[in-house]
Amino acid sequence: MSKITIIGSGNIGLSLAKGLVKSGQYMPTDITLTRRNIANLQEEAAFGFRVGDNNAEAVLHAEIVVLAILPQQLRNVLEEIRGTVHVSQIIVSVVSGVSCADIKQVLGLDKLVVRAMPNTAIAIGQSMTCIATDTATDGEIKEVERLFESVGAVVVIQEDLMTSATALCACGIAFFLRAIRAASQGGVEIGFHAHDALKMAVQTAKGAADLLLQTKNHPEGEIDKVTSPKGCTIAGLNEMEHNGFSSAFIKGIKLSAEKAGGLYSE
Ligand SMILES: NC(=O)C1=CN([C@@H]2O[C@H](COP(=O)(O)OP(=O)(O)OC[C@H]3O[C@@H](n4cnc5c(N)ncnc54)[C@H](OP(=O)(O)O)[C@@H]3O)[C@@H](O)[C@H]2O)C=CC1
Ligand SMILES: O=C(O)[C@@H]1CCC=N1
Repeated sequence: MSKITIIGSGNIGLSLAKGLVKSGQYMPTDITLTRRNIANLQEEAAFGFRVGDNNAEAVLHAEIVVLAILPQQLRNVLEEIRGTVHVSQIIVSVVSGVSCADIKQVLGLDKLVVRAMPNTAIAIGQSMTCIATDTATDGEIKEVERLFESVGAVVVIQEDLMTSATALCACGIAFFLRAIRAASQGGVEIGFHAHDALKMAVQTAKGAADLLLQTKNHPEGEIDKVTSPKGCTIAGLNEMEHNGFSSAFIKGIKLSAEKAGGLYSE
């Protein structure tokens, strides 16, 4: 398997590293993790990951370099690695709101940059990852696709849709988690203890997602099967809609996309 260096071992960088090992396709020793405060990587070092705080050195022997720092930390990191990244490497950036062209402007136009937008479910092999590039060839894109397919589902999209993918999929997991939390809070109000309410809400959400994945049916078709005439489901659903449920979701996704597009210039 390719040697991978992940620069920025925070929430998403570590989730990716854990997911790759969990997939069985990578050993911890295939993966180098960097961050400035390496004291925070002791557990990962003990598990077998290579760890360090020297980005320039860490990229030297990697075939794939993943950039997983914040947009505002990116420029410094690119300047640090500019002298050691080489043309045979694939640079994969999961940084929101930064184009392949922005990265190549600092690293050199001959470098190969692919953007990927995963979500934190990558830690358990359940990410929805969108991938885009400007100039990489189909073969090069395939290599990145294979990497992320080992930790979830992958869709290759046009680069101008990456901020939309950020909102829908990367931020999106938080939106669905909040919906599950809200359902469990409703469950407590109607009589369940918190841990039971959460378990019931989680399994119900999983069932809904799996129904759509396995049947490929439209959500409204599945909703129609639940809403008995004059029944309690349609009453609850319409009450949610009167209070702006779908509208709030749509508006949140639109605002996240807008914000994702402007993160680099902040
Ligand atoms: N969180 C998510 O669900 C997703 C995030 N993203 C994108 O991934 C990127 C990272 O986000 P997230 O993981 O949430 O952020 P975190 O703040 O959790 O992680 C960023 C990490 O980068 C490290 N870092 C900062 N500067 C350097 C440096 N110079 N060299 C090496 N490491 C450095 C930080 O550690 P230290 O301070 O010790 O250096 C930190 O661990 C962002 O661009 C975000 O847009 C994309 C998809 C999903
Ligand atoms: O909230 C953020 O900015 C990052 C990008 C997508 C998910 N987390």
